[in-house]
Amino acid sequence: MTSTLTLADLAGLDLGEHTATYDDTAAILYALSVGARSSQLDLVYERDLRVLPTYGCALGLWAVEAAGRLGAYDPKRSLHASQRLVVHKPLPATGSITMTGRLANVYDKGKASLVEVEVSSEYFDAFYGIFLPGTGGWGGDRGPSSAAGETPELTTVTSFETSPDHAALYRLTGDRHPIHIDPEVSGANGFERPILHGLCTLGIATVEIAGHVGAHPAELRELSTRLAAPVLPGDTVDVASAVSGPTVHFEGRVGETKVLAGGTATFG
Ligand SMILES: C/C=C/C(=O)SCCNC(=O)CCNC(=O)[C@H](O)C(C)(C)COP(=O)(O)OP(=O)(O)OC[C@H]1O[C@@H](n2cnc3c(N)ncnc32)[C@H](O)[C@@H]1OP(=O)(O)O
Repeated sequence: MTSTLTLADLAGLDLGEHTATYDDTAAILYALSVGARSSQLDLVYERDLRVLPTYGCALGLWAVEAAGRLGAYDPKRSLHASQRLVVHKPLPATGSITMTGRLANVYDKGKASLVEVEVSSEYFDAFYGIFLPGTGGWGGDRGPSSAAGETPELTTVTSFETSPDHAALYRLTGDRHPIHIDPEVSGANGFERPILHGLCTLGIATVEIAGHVGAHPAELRELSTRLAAPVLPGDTVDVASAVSGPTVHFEGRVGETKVLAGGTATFG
């Protein structure tokens, strides 16, 4: 079925309701795919399992996919550009989560458009910024001129070496966008090979920064970052952080390139 919807029609559209069901195998696979160690027993062992709150971002992706199916843009030419998560209560180790989705805003950035998708549930709210290169100039609102936030000097740094097969593994947590597995699709988007999921990089960074501040990663309360540049499977991501009051500021780099920018998190 072809849609007559345009980008200008999307802001405010209701994306409906979705119930995601998962078991402890799925939650453990997610934890392992974002770098949980076998020594972090309550993340990787079904006995007393705690589910990483960032799994909520993966569970909410149905709404981003629903937005892409509306026909106003080509989801194969989209890039996940920012992510926010607000945690209300811990995800169960196994169960069903009912979520609602909304296409909150669509901005015309001139050379690109930025689609903002919101997902709400009793466990978390998740906000996805999706960048659509080459689709701007349709006369829409430019939106907030959102330079990445100022970050204080980041004093703690750890490195995480992703595997060349990391995207092939992470996609089994639910995000089967072909840009992460299909060389033809990644090539059409200008990448030398399939790129890592932004939510995988962010999940890895969250486990790392929890370690920096001595928090349990399952105690994450809020998280926000820009996905500023692509990560290729096999890249080493340097995660840097500093604490300022209740907030952990963080960023991620691959070499000199900032891949996570203006990140903030709270735990507790
Ligand atoms: C469905 C896909 C799933 C995935 O997982 S894809 C893999 C993960 N994602 C990535 O690898 C993407 C990594 N990020 C990037 O490559 C780049 O980063 C972007 C291509 C997304 C944007 O970079 P650039 O084209 O250089 O944009 P600019 O010139 O810096 O900004 C143009 C306008 O867009 C706003 N903007 C840019 N990034 C964001 C963002 N992340 N969130 C909100 N706004 C953003 C800016 O502010 C500005 O707008 P103003 O001129 O009005 O200020």
